[in-house]
Amino acid sequence: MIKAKNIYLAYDENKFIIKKGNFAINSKEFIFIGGTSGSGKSTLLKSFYGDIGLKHGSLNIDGQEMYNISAKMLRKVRRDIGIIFQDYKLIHEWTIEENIMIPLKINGYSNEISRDQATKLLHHVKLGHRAGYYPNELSGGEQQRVAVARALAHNPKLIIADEPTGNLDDYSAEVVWNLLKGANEQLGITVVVVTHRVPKNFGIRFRQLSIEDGIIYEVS
Ligand SMILES: Nc1ncnc2c1ncn2[C@@H]1O[C@H](COP(=O)(O)OP(=O)(O)OP(=O)(O)O)[C@@H](O)[C@H]1O
Repeated sequence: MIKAKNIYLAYDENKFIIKKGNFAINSKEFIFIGGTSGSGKSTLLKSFYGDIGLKHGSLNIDGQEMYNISAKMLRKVRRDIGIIFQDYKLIHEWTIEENIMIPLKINGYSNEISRDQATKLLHHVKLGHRAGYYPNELSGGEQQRVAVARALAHNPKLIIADEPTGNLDDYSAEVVWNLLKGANEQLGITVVVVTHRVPKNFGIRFRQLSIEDGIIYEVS
């Protein structure tokens, strides 16, 4: 699903954030990426959805080379990716149902189909009774459940999550972990999560990478 060969990532020419990156993530794997603050974890995730370009090397996402990718091909790659952020990144002017409809509308689904799918997903994340609420009327844990539902809406092959439980209490974090485990186990979605704290007794098979000072290591 993801194959990196000697990748280098940088925001400016003089400082490589990721150096000599070599690793492979297979389809249907659950991957945690750890490492110290500022080591380049979020930067690496950004390269998976083309938010930062490669300076050197080859990064293959589900068969598509990301080096010098065109805008058109990048849109295609992103159609198969769901992204979850620590700070939810919901649109506050829209209801949570409308937020979940966004990736579906982007992918060309009708209003009716998008709303049906959003309704199903809201029930899946146990917020079916709140469809008309706005994000700021929900707790942080609830907002992150909406963000998970939004990430799942367009049936992605890959979910990328950057510290998805970083702002959550233990209970809400467990709910989010369970949703991500379900996406992986039941739907066969490849899940890549940056977290500084791998949950104990996770209960499903996973693999760990770590980044230290821009170098990517296989931990397990
Ligand atoms: N948009 C940007 N422009 C320039 N430098 C950036 C940008 N984003 C991040 N950096 C720098 O890149 C380095 C790696 O940042 P990154 O956010 O990838 O680290 P991280 O491992 O995810 O950190 P944390 O665990 O604190 O979130 C840091 O030195 C950071 O200051």
